Amino acid sequence: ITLNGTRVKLQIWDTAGQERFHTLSTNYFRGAQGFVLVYDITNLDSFQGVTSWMKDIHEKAGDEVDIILLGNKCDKESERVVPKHKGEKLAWEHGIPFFETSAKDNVNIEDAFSVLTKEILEKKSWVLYDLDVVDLNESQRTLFCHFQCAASYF
Ligand SMILES: Nc1nc2c(ncn2[C@@H]2O[C@H](COP(=O)(O)OP(=O)(O)OP(=O)(O)O)[C@@H](O)[C@H]2O)c(=O)[nH]1
Repeated sequence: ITLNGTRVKLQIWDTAGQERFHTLSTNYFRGAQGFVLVYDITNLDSFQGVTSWMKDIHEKAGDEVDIILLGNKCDKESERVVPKHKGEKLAWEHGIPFFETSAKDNVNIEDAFSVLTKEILEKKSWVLYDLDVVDLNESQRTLFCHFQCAASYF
């Protein structure tokens, strides 16, 4: 995606149904910088599962990762069982951004990924600003310059 003129490549791992049995391998969490937690506004169970997933993410990936909460299938208003304000409240309690989305109608999908990416880059740039550049090896220095460049756009 392009953020303020800077191209950012996202590597996105989607789960393949294992989440239904709560058997996600720790590989899904290890090294991940951001999480997109999605519930279905027509499915109460999926909403009620969010808190437990939030806990899992923090336990397995740490407290520093960025998370966004999405209430998907907002095109199915007539089948809605989770009011929008409940999603907003849950996200507010966890201090994370929230969007209602429709993957079907492409509502808020780009905005959601842009916000998550922006948060990840902002955090990265602050961490790297704290480092002494002189102590970095070549690839770390390249990464530092990349994020410095990205940060200057924000
Ligand atoms: N109406 C509507 N249907 C959707 C939307 N997003 C996904 N679906 C449908 O919901 C069903 C499940 O979608 P998936 O993307 O497979 O959901 P998932 O949770 O990733 O499922 P797994 O891959 O098994 O983990 C499919 O029939 C999709 O077409 C949406 O925004 N609106």
